[in-house]
Amino acid sequence: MEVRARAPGKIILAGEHAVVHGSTAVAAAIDLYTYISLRFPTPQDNDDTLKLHLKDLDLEFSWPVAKIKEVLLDMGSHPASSPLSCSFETTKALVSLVEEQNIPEAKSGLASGISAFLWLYTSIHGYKPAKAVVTSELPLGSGLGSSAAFCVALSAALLALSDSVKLDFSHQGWQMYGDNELELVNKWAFEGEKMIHGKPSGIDNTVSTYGNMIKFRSGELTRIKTNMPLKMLITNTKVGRNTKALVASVSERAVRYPSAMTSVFNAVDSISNEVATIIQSPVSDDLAITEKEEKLEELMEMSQGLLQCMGVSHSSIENVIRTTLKYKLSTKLTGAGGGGCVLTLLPTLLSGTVVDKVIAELEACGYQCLIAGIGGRGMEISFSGSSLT
Ligand SMILES: Nc1ncnc2c1ncn2[C@@H]1O[C@H](COP(=O)(O)OP(=O)(O)O)[C@@H](O)[C@H]1O
Ligand SMILES: C[C@@](O)(CCOP(=O)(O)O)CC(=O)O
Ligand SMILES: [Mg+2]
Repeated sequence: MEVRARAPGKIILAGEHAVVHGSTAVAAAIDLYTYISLRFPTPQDNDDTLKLHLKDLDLEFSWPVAKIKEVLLDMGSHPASSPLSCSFETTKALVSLVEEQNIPEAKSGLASGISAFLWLYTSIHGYKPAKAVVTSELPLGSGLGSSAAFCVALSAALLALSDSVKLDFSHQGWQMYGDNELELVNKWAFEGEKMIHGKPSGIDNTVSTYGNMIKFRSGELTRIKTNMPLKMLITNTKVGRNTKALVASVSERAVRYPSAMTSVFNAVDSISNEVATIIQSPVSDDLAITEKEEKLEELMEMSQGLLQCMGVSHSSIENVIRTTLKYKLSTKLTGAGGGGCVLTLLPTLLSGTVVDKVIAELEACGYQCLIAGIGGRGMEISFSGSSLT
């Protein structure tokens, strides 16, 4: 039997980086997913390897399970029901298993994702042969939470084939997990995110697991019910960056200027709470929607200013801000910044012609624009008898 899992990416409307330091943030799932298929070989396959196929990158990795067992010094069995952090020694051992795979230089960022794969796989299934195939609609390393979507989809698929969750295998199509299973997926995914981000807040894996829109602070999520249409233009500057390095740089600045940065993080906390209040407050008519949109635009500008204070903006981000401002539109970075993706609020009454013009101007700079559905589904799984390709 094969299990398929999918998990969405996300946008952060307010609070990135500050959320790592205990401030509130607001995030929403988007309708772009990472998919993982997982299957154990049959005895007839005579296959003793663990395989990871990153299909859209055209990369395949393979380890004899005996080799993994030897390098990881046989951690022994561990209950999948209690997520575990990867120790320093095991991280080092995983790095050696990843290094021997000769990842192309230009894709060296994948190493941490592959380590996370090996850690989650061996923690939940030990040294059993299997094949995992990954595809993703999300750009990797661009602020849309591809790392979290990868860890959530992977944890969901691994748990589906473990004894820790009870599922209806006869169900056709995508199905959701129950609350306890979602909590378990989220906890394992967080352990994977730690291997990719270093010090994640947990907001990305949480919104990818549960979907919708959430307010998140110190590991606690509150669901947000939107009471207004929310349309965002997502522009990918295509400037590569690495969340782990950016999160570390903000922490270093916070160590150098503790008092100033505490004020910045407190201001972000207030902004995120304002954003959540506006999104949830009832609207009576078009005028009320316009007022709410204007406030959100102002708060996005304030967020972006504070992200600049944290040192995570970039000339490409500033270029998008300047370009959209010509059309009186507000833009902020989303995710870790340093390049990657930015959000521009598209007010309800904005004409389609203006949207087309902005997109044309941004695309002429070499950026990529998309309008994704916001606040949709979280992780889901499906079973099939068909084999992987
Ligand atoms: N589909 C995927 N397959 C393998 N690794 C992935 C995948 N998606 C994400 N990753 C891992 O996550 C890293 C990107 O994460 P990150 O820097 O946090 O950016 P973001 O989460 O915004 O996309 C990649 O370099 C890789 O290690
Ligand atoms: C910067 C941060 O707030 C979000 C990072 O998101 P992304 O990996 O850039 O999609 C880090 C975190 O919350 O773990
Ligand atoms: Mg990430």
